[in-house]
Amino acid sequence: MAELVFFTGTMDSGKSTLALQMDYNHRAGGRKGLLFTSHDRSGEAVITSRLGLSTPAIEVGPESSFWDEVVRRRTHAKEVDYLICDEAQFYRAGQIDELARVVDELGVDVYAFGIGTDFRARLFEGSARLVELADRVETLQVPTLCWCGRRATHNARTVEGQMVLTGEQIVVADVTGHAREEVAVGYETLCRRHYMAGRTAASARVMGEGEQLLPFGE
Ligand SMILES: Nc1ncnc2c1ncn2[C@@H]1O[C@H](COP(=O)(O)OP(=O)(O)O)[C@@H](O)[C@H]1O
Ligand SMILES: Cc1cn([C@H]2C[C@H](O)[C@@H](COP(=O)(O)O)O2)c(=O)[nH]c1=O
Repeated sequence: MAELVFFTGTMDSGKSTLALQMDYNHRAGGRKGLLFTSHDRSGEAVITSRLGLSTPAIEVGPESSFWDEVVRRRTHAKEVDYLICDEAQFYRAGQIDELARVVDELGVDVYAFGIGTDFRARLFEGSARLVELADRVETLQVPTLCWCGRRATHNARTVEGQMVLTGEQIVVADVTGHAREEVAVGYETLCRRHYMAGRTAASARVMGEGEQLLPFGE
């Protein structure tokens, strides 16, 4: 039975790596798949992992149709057994509906990968629809850490190291290395309490040691 699975986690939690591993394993098993992405950090029409892997993919725009793409290929006698859909948070709700239809009516497995919430801690349109429709939602297993050592759960946007809450929802940029580089616009993964307090690694550095580290169990 084909399924729609949403793999989610913070930025830098290994989603694109897992996407490319899934593709590799399914291909090695003799299955035929299509890879999709949208606004990858490295440019258009490619899935890149920070571990150094990179594979061409079909760029998804607001008008892209997964249904048409799969039907067109099948009409030309091309097999399509599964879809790998990276950066799925950027897809439109209607495109996620199409992915569900591809699973249910064409028997194609769909593996979608993306962050859940934006820098304001609001669900992205694509992620919200995936949570509503997926057969399974799986959280990436290797946690990213907040500067305090807790599991990071939120994606903060930073400007010169300081957290910001205004701006466009989509701004393609990277996590700031070891949370020590204060590049102009970047992202930093934080635990909820430091996200809610707006406290990034850079802002914590200017505070006293005792104030920075909250005791465990607090
Ligand atoms: N130099 C490295 N050595 C070991 N692991 C690394 C290295 N660089 C990145 N990683 C791993 O890759 C993960 C990021 O993978 P990636 O697929 O790019 O994340 P995502 O797509 O979720 O943003 C990091 O959480 C880390 O586990
Ligand atoms: C939180 C947040 C992120 N983005 C962008 C930044 C990156 O280009 C991608 C996430 O990529 P990753 O592979 O998961 O690291 O999303 C954004 O545009 N808006 C946001 O609020």
